[in-house]
Amino acid sequence: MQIKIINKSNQALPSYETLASAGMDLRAHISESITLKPMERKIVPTGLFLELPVGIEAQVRPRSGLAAKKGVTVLNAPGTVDADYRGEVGVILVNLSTEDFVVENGERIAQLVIAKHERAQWLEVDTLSETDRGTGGFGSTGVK
Ligand SMILES: O=c1ccn([C@H]2C[C@H](O)[C@@H](COP(=O)(O)OP(=O)(O)OP(=O)(O)O)O2)c(=O)[nH]1
Repeated sequence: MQIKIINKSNQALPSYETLASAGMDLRAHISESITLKPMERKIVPTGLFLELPVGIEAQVRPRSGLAAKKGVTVLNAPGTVDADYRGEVGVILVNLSTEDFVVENGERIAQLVIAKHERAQWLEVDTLSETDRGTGGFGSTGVK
């Protein structure tokens, strides 16, 4: 699949061949560093603008290293970039640690996964089919 991209960050994009892993790193594209105080959240621009085909979404996901080592994650994970969105991809970072976290220009702050999604025709009905689970959910089977 080919996807049009405007790359204002001048970051090197991974080639098709090297994309063995799912995600492409997203880097901060900022003129000044951004500080996130504990429990603070900010939208960090990436300098990337996408034109996704219909039926495709881009998911903004956290980097596990940042989460495990710094307590910084993507607040709305996975963030959804819609096919018809033409603005700059932003990363909603939140600092869940007890220390300030500083984002510098060019730092890898998240990753982007390109995913297909289904389009559904909603069929309104009065009843749904019966199953063993029925309405049980949210931990109804316990933990052991
Ligand atoms: O992590 C994210 C999430 C969203 N977006 C952009 C692309 C997406 O297409 C648009 C809208 O996102 P979403 O549908 O999640 O937000 P909303 O709160 O429903 O806003 P809207 O009313 O603009 O649809 O914002 C990002 O750049 N990064």
